[in-house]
Amino acid sequence: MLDNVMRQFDNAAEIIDLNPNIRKILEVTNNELVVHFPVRMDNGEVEVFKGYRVQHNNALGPYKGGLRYHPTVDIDAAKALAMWMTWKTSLAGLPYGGAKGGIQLDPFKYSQAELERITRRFTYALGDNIGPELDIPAPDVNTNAQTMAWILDTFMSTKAPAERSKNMHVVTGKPIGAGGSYGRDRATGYGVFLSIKFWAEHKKVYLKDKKFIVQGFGNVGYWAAHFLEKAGASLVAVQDAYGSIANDNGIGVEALFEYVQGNKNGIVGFADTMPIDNSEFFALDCDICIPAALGNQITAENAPKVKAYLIAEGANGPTDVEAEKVLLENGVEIIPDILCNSGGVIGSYFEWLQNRNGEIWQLEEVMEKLEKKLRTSFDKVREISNERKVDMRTAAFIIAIERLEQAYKQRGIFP
Ligand SMILES: NC(=O)C1=CN([C@@H]2O[C@H](COP(=O)(O)OP(=O)(O)OC[C@H]3O[C@@H](n4cnc5c(N)ncnc54)[C@H](OP(=O)(O)O)[C@@H]3O)[C@@H](O)[C@H]2O)C=CC1
Ligand SMILES: O=C(O)CCC(=O)C(=O)O
Repeated sequence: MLDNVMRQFDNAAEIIDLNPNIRKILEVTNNELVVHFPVRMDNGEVEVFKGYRVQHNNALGPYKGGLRYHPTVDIDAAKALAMWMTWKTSLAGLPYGGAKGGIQLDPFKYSQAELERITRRFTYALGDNIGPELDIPAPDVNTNAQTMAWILDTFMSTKAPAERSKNMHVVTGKPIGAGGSYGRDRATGYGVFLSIKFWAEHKKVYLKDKKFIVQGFGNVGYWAAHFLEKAGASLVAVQDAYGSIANDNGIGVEALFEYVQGNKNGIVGFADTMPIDNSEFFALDCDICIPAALGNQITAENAPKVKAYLIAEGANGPTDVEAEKVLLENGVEIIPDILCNSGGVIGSYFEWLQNRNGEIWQLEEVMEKLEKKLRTSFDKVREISNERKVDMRTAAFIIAIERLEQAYKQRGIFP
């Protein structure tokens, strides 16, 4: 992923002839924290975990980005994901920089009580390297509102009583009862849906009866599918970590969601669906493909087989650079991750603002504000894409990098 994000950055930096000194700053990360911390397991034994927090850039505001619990989390993954966060927050016009982190572990091997202790010890280990005006984590793969509540509680407990309530915005994506915002749960998937809707309006494509496939049926994949189905499109295949299922006549999103809650094997075995080989997933017949799981899923190997004419990147970095060349040559359009999944961090920004200002916004208000912000980004990306005759990812990177360049120049650094 690191190679991908660097190549994406280099491509845009060349096109805009980015100031070489600013380029030097942006191609490295500001801070990289690796922590080892011991946790007592349910059986009494102690296990030592490895956690990461990489802070890429904070020229536009505090570092912002999720925490991932997954075996693939390592320093390079955290660096790549932190860089994408910098471009994402800049593109969205938010007063944030970029960060990412997590713990290298398979969370499904641990009990809830163990995950709570792991999260609390990780928070202690991060100490004051995170903070509401310094670096604000949020959910990502295999972390959720509960994880954020544990972080908040642990972080607050390290502060003097009078300071505690001033720290509510140290994390976003919290449960509603613990300072969370209405709508943050669905914000990323809703943003993916809106991006597709804006694209469809622009292309004069009707979403009704369009067929879509989703890789990853977690927070992002489920909510994106939920809103697309409501708009009349039909989910025809899904893949999760357990396998892939398909039904060309449609898979009920809500029924599948209910099924997954009570099933040890994820989506596998859902009624009226055929199991299909994972390797054939992206080659399935459909109009829209939503990768909403991990990075590097669409590669030079499977890209030539993609039938969808639109890829809406719910995940971070799902399409590698070589695959993207093939897809663009084949006329497949890609709504890039830093635009397509930016609804999540926009929702987080709204939560952070509410906490800071002692406000509570209703769901409709959050969703309306999210749509307005995302439409502004989307229109700007289309405009630059047309003006410069570049694909949407390059356009999105150009906007994000130029905003940072302007900030450095206005502050008198390398004018
Ligand atoms: N949460 C957010 O607000 C945001 C998330 N993102 C990005 O969206 C993506 C998904 O995140 P999120 O929905 O939060 O994570 P979740 O943990 O909620 O869901 C992840 C989904 O991906 C599936 N998955 C994991 N490994 C594989 C695999 N090898 N093949 C197929 N599916 C797999 C999981 O399957 P299973 O359930 O079987 O484990 C699960 O369905 C990530 O790339 C994340 O960085 C981007 C912006 C914001
Ligand atoms: O909500 C946030 O702060 C960040 C979410 C995230 O990790 C992402 O957009 O990739």
